[in-house]
Amino acid sequence: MSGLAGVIAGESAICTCGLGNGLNYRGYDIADLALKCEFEEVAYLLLNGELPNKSQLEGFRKDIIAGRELPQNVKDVLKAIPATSHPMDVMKTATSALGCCEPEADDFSDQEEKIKRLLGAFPSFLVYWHHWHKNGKEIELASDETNIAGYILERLKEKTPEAVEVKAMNAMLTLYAEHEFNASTFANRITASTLSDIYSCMTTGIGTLKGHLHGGANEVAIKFVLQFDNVEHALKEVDAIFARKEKIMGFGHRVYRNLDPRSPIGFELARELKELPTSDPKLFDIAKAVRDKVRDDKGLPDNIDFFGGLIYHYMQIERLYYTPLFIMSRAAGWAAHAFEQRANNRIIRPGSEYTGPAPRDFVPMEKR
Ligand SMILES: CC(=O)SCCNC(=O)CCNC(=O)[C@H](O)C(C)(C)COP(=O)(O)OP(=O)(O)OC[C@H]1O[C@@H](n2cnc3c(N)ncnc32)[C@H](O)[C@@H]1OP(=O)(O)O
Ligand SMILES: O=C([O-])CC(=O)C(=O)O
Repeated sequence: MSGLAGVIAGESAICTCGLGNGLNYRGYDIADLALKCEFEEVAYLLLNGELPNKSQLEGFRKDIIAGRELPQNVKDVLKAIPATSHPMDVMKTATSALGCCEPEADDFSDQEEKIKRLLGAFPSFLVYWHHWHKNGKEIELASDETNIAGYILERLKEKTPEAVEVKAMNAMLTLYAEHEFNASTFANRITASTLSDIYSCMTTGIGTLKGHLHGGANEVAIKFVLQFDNVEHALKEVDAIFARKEKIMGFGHRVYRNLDPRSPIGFELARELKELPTSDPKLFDIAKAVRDKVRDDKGLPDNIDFFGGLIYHYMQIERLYYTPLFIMSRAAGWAAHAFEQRANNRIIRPGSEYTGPAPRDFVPMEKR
């Protein structure tokens, strides 16, 4: 089956794309989680199977905050990585470096501690590297912001974020946190199935997420929207792209053929953010017109990455940081899957259908 489409590759109790309104984490509808919870509650749910009560959430949050500070060795690695590096490569390398400094126990007895450490450290990797290379200064990693959403925005931009931005960031972290056997989660799960360590699971996930057919679609989608100064121009280009039989990033999905249930939530968040004084509302109109045209002409729904890109643009976040933000969220899903795999493990090793040459005689060097 090409691309393993339609293949059931294993069992999981974490998430389903297809029940209820279309996307549930541990049985809870994504719309409730995205708009009524902090991301920390959702990460706890994914990792532990139940929503936290107040004291469980406070303990979880405290541990994540404690994970923000980085070892000097990791800071040195971040300083040494060139300013021109792709931020996804920065995240992958910093994750590896942290794994060298603070390896996971061989028996995985500290796996819960390690993922809380990583949820705290991922935003720090990006803000530390960003400020060192872009602003020539060493940023303080401590902050009064108590949740991950506020922390990312405040440390990156060094100003108190607007409430609407924190709301949207929280929701985006939740919308991106988990998605069953998507490519990066499945890759991370394969790594877990070899009994490798959690940092290796994470770097596997990061490398797989980077591609434009997966997490990297959001940075291409916004680049597409930004090139137009009016709706007519954008719609003409959509026709031209279809005539060339090319794809528009941020559309289509392996599982959702009619609607990505995350998209209407992202659409409403973008609508709210376009009211910020720094936002260009015309971009929202262009994105909406493109969405409608692609859906009407091709029957292709927008996926979360289409309006996701616009949301981060309205927050004035650099385009190449959108997929690193995805890591900060999906890490919770990756870890939940790695732990689930470890709890009932058999190495993942499918077969392949051989299409190569039939057995033949070896040809010695002098006869080739
Ligand atoms: C968080 C996420 O990772 S969400 C996904 C983010 N990725 C993107 O937005 C990249 C753009 N989209 C795509 O490339 C694909 O839709 C994928 C990778 C998401 C899914 O791939 P598949 O399930 O293999 O779908 P497939 O490529 O077979 O598409 C089915 C048909 O729709 C077309 N199609 C799919 N996506 C698009 C698109 N974005 N633009 C134009 N046409 C598309 C395909 O060309 C194909 O047409 P055909 O039947 O005439 O050949
Ligand atoms: O499920 C997929 O194939 C891609 C996706 O939407 C995700 O990982 O969030």
